[in-house]
Formats: sequence, C-alpha cells, structure tokens
Amino acid sequence: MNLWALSAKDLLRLFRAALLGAAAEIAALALMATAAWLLLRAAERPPLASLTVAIVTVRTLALLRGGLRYAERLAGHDVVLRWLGSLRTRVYQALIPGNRYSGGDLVTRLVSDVDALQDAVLRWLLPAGVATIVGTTAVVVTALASAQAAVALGAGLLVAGVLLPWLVVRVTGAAARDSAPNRAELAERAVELVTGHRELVAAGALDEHRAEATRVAGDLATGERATSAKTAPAAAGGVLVQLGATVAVALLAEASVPWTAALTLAALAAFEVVLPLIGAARRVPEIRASAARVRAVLTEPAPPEGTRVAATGHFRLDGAGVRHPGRGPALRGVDLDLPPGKRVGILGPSGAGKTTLLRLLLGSQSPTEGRVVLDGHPLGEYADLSQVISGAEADAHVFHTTVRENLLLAKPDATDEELEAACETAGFDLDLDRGTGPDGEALSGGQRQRLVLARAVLAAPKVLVLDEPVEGLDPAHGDAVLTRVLAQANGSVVLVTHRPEHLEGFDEVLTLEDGRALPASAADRRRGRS
Ligand SMILES: Nc1ncnc2c1ncn2[C@@H]1O[C@H](COP(=O)(O)OP(=O)(O)OP(=O)(O)O)[C@@H](O)[C@H]1O
Repeated sequence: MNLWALSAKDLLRLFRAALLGAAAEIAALALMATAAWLLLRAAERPPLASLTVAIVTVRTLALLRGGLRYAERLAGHDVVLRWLGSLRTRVYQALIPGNRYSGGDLVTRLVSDVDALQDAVLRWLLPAGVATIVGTTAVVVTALASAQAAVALGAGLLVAGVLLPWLVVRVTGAAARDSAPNRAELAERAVELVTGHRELVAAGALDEHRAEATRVAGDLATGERATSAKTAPAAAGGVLVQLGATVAVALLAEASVPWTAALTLAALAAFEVVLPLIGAARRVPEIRASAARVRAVLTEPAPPEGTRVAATGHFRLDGAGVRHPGRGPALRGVDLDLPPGKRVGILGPSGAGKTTLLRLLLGSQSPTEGRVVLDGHPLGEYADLSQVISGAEADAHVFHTTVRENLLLAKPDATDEELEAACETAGFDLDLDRGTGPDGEALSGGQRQRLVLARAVLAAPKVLVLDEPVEGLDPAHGDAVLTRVLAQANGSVVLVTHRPEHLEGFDEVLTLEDGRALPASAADRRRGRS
C-alpha cells in the first residue's frame, strides 16, 4: 500500500504550497537584490525619478514577502493536516483487526511515527521543493549576467543543498543504528520507573533504578554530542560554501557595480533557503524509520474477517497447544469437548496453562498446534465470538467511567433493574453512578473482581468462562458469590480455580500440569495431595 496515498487534489495543494513558498523566497531574494541595487545606484546621485520604480519595488516586495510566507504556511499546513488526518485513520483501521500491537508500541505507531511523517513533508519535502525552485531561479537570473558566475553559484548550491545534507544523513543514520539499543533500554526503564514507581519506592530500589536510567540517558547524550561534533562541520561547511560562492559571483559577474551588488546579495539570499536542509537532514534517519514502521502497519495483511454466526456454541479442542516464541510450550496436546450445557472445571498449579486454555476458547490466542473449533469450524471464521463466549477473565479491563457504563458494555439495552440484579448475584453493592477511575483504580481489588463478574453475569453468553473469579474475596463470601453466579448460568461453564470444592457437580474436571492434561488417575492422586 502506498504510504503517502496523496490524492490528486492534495498533490495540487502541495504544489501550490511549494509555489507560494518559492514565490515568498524569490520575493525576499529580489528584495535584497533591489535594495542593494538601489543603495549603490543612489550613491551615484542620479535624478530621483530614475529611482522611483526601484523604491516602489522594494516596498512591494517587502509586503509580498510577508504575505506570501503567510499564504505558504497556511497552504502547507492545510495539505499536511488533511493528509495526516486521513493517514491516522488508515493506521488506526489497520491496527484494529487482530489486535496486532499493544501498549507503547501502539502509541508509538499511532502518534510519534505519524507525527514524524508530518515533519517529512513540512521540514523536508516542501523546503526541498522551495529550495530547488529558488536555487534554479537564482542560477538562471545570474546566467543572464555571467555564465561563469552562474556555474559557481549552481555548484555552491548543489554542494550546500545536496552533498552536505547527504553526508549528514549518512553520519546520523549510522549513529541512530548504534544508539538504537540504548534508546530501547531507556524507553523500557522510563516505563518501569513510572508504572512500577510505588513498588520501587517500597523495595527501596528507586534510586538504583533511577541511576541506571540516568546512566543510559548519559550514554545517549554522549552519543548525541559525538554525532553533533561530526555533523557540525557540515553546517559550518555550508556557510563557507555560501561565502565562497557569493564572493565568486561578485568577482565573476560581468555587470555594473549596482547589478553586481544585486546579484551578489541575491546569491547570498538563495543560500539562506538551501542551508536549513543541512540541519533538517539530521532527522531523516528517524523519519525513515517511522515511515518504515507506518508502512509495515499499512501493508501487513489484516487477518480475514469472519462472517459465520455460531449455531449451538459447541466448542472442541483437538490436540490443541500453544508455544510462545522462544519459550517452552505453554499448552500441549489438550483435548476437550464442550457441548452446550456442559460444565468443565480446570485445575492446576500456577503456570500450568489454565489461562492459555481459556484464551484458546475465547479466540484471543491461536493454537500453534492442533485445532480449536466451534460447531466444527475454526474460530477465525466467526464474525463475533463474544456473542457466544465471554466471562470474567483474569485481566478483564475496567473502563474509566461509571459502574453503570461498565456494566452496559455487556448488555447495552439492560434496564437498571437488570443491572442491579446482576450486581446482587456477583455480590457487588456500589452505586451504579459511582466512578471507577482509570483502570478501575477507584475500586478495591475485590470490588473490581465482582464488577467484572456482574458484567459476565449480565452478558449471559452460551459459554461462560470464569478465571479464578473469587480468588481475592474472603472464602465464605467468595463461595456464596460463585454459587449464585453458577446457579444463574444457563449455558456451558468453564471455570478455572485452585479449589477443587468449587467444582462439585461439574461434568468434567481437567487437571493441567506443565501445559499437559493429566490422565484421570494422576489427576485424582494430585487432588488427593492438595
Ligand atoms: N504471552 C506469553 N509469552 C510467553 N509466555 C507466556 C505468555 N503467556 C503465558 N506464558 C507462559 O505460559 C505458561 C502458562 O501460562 P498461563 O498463564 O496459562 O498459566 P496459568 O496456569 O493460568 O497460571 P496462573 O495460575 O498463575 O494464572 C507459563 O509458563 C507462562 O509463563
């Protein structure tokens, strides 16, 4: 997919902005030249009338320069902001299916990378276009007076506008590659310092972590200084080239003194448009990396969207397993038949693969071996699995809004009576209008757990999935809540628990260990021990 995807209209707008920018710079250039001509011509004390045109021209050019610059900014930002808006929408739409990126990565791709592309247009594409038009105009006008002066000016502009920026891109590109590990480490440490601040303070490890982050930041700063030291000569070189080319124009121009002064100052002004490209070149490697990341999002094929609607809600796992990259298997060869109405309990020590099994059923994790099917078809073929299977997952999110809004997610048309009934079943007794805070932080751990349970009860799916739903509650209260929730469930239930007594009356109990389902005899022995 074309990253830029500029419509013909946008291209026209961009071209208009470049023309306006070039016109503004040419007006500035002509202003300098005319002013120089006027000063030197006036020194010759000609009749005032012969200077009138030049005086009016200076005033007009001064006004034009300001007006055109304003128009160029307006036109440039208009096209860039329009394009950014549509690019952000395309990136967002490409990110949604399959939940492919998360957390910091998502924010980086959606915000920083797209912003970097804005700089690509405003700080590179437009200025480079403007510099090309202005430079060419300056060379052509100089050529009218002297071919040699035009060659000297053209060569100087090429060195300052092409060769030196290219050198800067090479130096900063190599430096960016070298500093990439340090940047990643700094980002990681910064996130840890912010999200784990309380824990670090409690463990007395804050200073040590902060010192480590400061060390990495210091290494990065040293690298930056070294890069600056390497690129500074390019900036200085640009100014020297400007000086050299301007002196060459002054010496080589075969014209009267006022015209030579005009051409010399015009040459000087032409470099003012070109020289900023050397500084802007420092950001090119960063912009390239952002463009590559955005392109990756836009070109990565989205997983095909399913269209199937579940008929009965009969799940089956056939030899299903999951292996995360670089890790041992989280789940291996698990078989499970879950027809409508069946209740299955899942036991097993921490890390045995219980949550992984639930994720397979919920479709949030794809099997890396075996199959998971619903009514005989792979889960990916279904339009909306949450209509069939949902529940209280261990990491269920509580949204930063009210209790009511959090509950309505499960059943948007539920009445307050229904919401209250679900809350009663889950033992959740806070007001429906109570705010939940970011990430549910305004609730206690137990309240959050019961709110998630109430939401699961309200959804009343064909298959209710519960991942240690009452683990944090006091045992007597938790048992009562779970009994009420199970009594309400009409369809199948898959319950993960550490307490076998929760599974009384269940049709099947699957005991996992090291990602494998234990045979019944071994599972009984294990339960006897626990
Ligand atoms: N995203 C992941 N990347 C790598 N390994 C993972 C990932 N998720 C889980 N694992 C590993 O898979 C194994 C099973 O994890 P799982 O969360 O299913 O265990 P669990 O039985 O639910 O444990 P607990 O009772 O502590 O919640 C663990 O060894 C875990 O470290």
